[in-house]
Amino acid sequence: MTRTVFIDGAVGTTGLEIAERLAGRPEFHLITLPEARRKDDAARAEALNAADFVILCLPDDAARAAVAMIANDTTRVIDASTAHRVAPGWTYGFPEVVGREAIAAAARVANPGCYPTGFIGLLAPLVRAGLLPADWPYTVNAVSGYSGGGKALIERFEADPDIAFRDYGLALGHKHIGEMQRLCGLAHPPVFAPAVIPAHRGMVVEIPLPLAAMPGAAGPDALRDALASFYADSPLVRVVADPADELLLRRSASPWDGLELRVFGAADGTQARLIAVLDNLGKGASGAAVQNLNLMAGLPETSGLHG
Ligand SMILES: NC(=O)C1=CN([C@@H]2O[C@H](COP(=O)(O)OP(=O)(O)OC[C@H]3O[C@@H](n4cnc5c(N)ncnc54)[C@H](OP(=O)(O)O)[C@@H]3O)[C@@H](O)[C@H]2O)C=CC1
Ligand SMILES: CC(=O)N[C@@H](CCC(=O)OP(=O)(O)O)C(=O)O
Repeated sequence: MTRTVFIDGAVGTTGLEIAERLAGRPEFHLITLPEARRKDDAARAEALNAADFVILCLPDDAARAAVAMIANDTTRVIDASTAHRVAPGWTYGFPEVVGREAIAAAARVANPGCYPTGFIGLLAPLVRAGLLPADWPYTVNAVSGYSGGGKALIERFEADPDIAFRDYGLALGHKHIGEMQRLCGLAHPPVFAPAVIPAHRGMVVEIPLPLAAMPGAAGPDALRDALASFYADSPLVRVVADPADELLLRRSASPWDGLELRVFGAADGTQARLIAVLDNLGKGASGAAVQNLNLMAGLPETSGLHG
């Protein structure tokens, strides 16, 4: 059975990577628009209503407008933007955390943000298990490759190779905080410190934990063991017991759809650093969208993905 798929925003950064993961797969037929009509609302409305599956790779406002153009109850949607991550009626597209069955049955799936994939992947299972408190004021530090900001940030970094580091989100209230708080069930929004590095892709998301000061917190080994058992059946999420004292991102890294989680602990167990490594365009965006599409279409979740 061939399912039709329309990627709205197909020539953008995430859209291109989704098409690349679907290329050569007979289970899917891509509906495409010619360059001259890709922003033409009549052409988009026709494609949006003709497809079995629509994947929105658009800015938030355009994503909301695209959903409003769907006038049938058969087209199923995966939205890569931030527009619907905490919206009623939408299923959050993190299969390992919300359940594969929920994604498989959903008509509207909000693909997670890249940073939240690391944060939620680390914290949600531990808070849910009662090993870390829900009412702690968490902080999260992260770096992203510049493709995380789409075409505009890619252009900026490639035009100015002198940028060594870009700290941002300095006004606080980054758009990812809502989904981080909601999916982890936290009493307080986390303090989020994102930054961009001069590499095309790749991401590190870190949650520092002063365990000794946190009521009811388990020790580093128990946290690592709990994550390992939570993700034991996941083909994409891997918990790494890493004795190294450094962690490198390489500019030459190939596209990759996995998520690696590490727990580093002080020898006396009083502090820990939870660290997630992923590809912002892989499990952080396009890989996750294809994983969700596979599940919604009743196919093996890793088909077409980069191991
Ligand atoms: N890049 C990443 O790592 C991640 C991105 N996301 C989210 O995914 C979405 C897409 O991001 P990304 O691909 O990086 O962004 P890009 O800017 O690279 O691509 C967006 C595409 O959408 C097109 N577009 C804009 N408005 C319209 C419209 N009204 N109709 C049709 N097409 C339109 C743009 O056209 P034009 O080419 O003419 O500008 C562009 O091709 C965003 O919401 C982003 O926040 C989520 C997770 C990670
Ligand atoms: C480096 C960079 O700019 N990253 C983007 C987030 C990318 C992402 O996860 O996309 P959503 O915006 O759809 O959630 C940002 O911080 O706005």
